[in-house]
Amino acid sequence: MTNASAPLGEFDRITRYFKPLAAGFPGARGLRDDAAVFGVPPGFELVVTADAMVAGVHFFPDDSPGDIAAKLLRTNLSDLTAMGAEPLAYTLTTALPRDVGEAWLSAFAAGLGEDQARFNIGLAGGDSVSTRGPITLSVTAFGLVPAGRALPRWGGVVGDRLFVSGCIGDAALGLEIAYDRLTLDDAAAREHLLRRLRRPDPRTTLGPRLIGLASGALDVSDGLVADLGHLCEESGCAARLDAASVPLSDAARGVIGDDPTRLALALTGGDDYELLFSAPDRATPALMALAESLGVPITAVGWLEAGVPGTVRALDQRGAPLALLRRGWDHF
Ligand SMILES: Nc1ncnc2c1ncn2[C@@H]1O[C@H](COP(=O)(O)OP(=O)(O)OP(=O)(O)O)[C@@H](O)[C@H]1O
Ligand SMILES: Cc1ncc(C[n+]2csc(CCOP(=O)(O)O)c2C)c(N)n1
Ligand SMILES: [Mg+2]
Ligand SMILES: [Mg+2]
Ligand SMILES: [Mg+2]
Repeated sequence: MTNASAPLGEFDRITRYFKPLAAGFPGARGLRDDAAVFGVPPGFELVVTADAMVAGVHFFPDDSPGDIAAKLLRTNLSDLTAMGAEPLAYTLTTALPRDVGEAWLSAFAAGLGEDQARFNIGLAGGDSVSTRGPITLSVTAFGLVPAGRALPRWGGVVGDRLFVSGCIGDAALGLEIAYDRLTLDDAAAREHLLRRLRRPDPRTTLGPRLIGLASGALDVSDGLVADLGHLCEESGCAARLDAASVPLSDAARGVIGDDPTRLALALTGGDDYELLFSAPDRATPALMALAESLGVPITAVGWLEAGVPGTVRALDQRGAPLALLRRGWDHF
């Protein structure tokens, strides 16, 4: 039974919006079966990661559906690349309030489709449920890494140098703008910071190339200081973070100026989805050559040092400790 004006049912929605997204991934079995089935090529291992997003917590309910789709996929792609893995497939669970209409779903699916093509990942399956709460979305992403070579958080060694990709703090400052806690007259700078909040740039080309160069790695989601703390804790050491060497975009630099509170926000606000990794100092020339060849900036930001595991000393340009009210995002 079809009725042009009636909302689509669960299965019509799957057929219209999700089956096309699964067409390029044979393991999805056309979303016609109970589950996906796929193998792993010889010599590789599967890397599996899951990250969910909730309206009002991870994004604003009135953000564009395309941006929401991009952030959902990209935060998961960021974890795959932090493991040194190449994207393979993902599953998608949507919990949608009943007032989410076809226009939203259609734009959301289009956003997923664009990023599937951009990042070479296919839809393998998922689940569609309704909710009386806010829009809730979850992706489980699968990637491939050469067997035994996944980049661990715990490989860092005292004396290793610390590096980050890209720029830090854009999204945290973008969030201040989105919440009207920060006004910025420079429209281009404002758009840059908001864009980095809504559409992170997962460093998918970099992670796999860090295998053999980096000792420990993770992606920055909760905040640079908090995630450095995770790397240190797992590696059984402490770290010195040279705040003045943390790479900032022109937009972020303009907003921060010499305000230590804003600098602290950039270092702890999170949503960066850049890679943070440790490597022996002798790897520095190879890393700089890699950054050049990939067109992904890599910047040295500190050192792993002996100390209470998980301790991070953030120092200003004079070597004085920077006052931080918190290390990063915590859901509790
Ligand atoms: N509910 C859960 N059940 C099982 N494992 C979990 C759960 N929540 C987190 N984990 C695991 O705990 C570890 C840390 O999770 P966390 O979500 O902090 O990492 P992340 O995804 O890199 O960070 P972020 O979520 O901030 O992007 C990961 O190995 C993750 O798989
Ligand atoms: C509307 C809105 N409010 C706050 C934030 C900031 N934020 C939410 S979760 C998170 C850490 C990463 O998430 P997780 O640890 O769940 O993967 C951050 C930095 C946002 N993006 N949108
Ligand atoms: Mg997570
Ligand atoms: Mg991560
Ligand atoms: Mg987190």
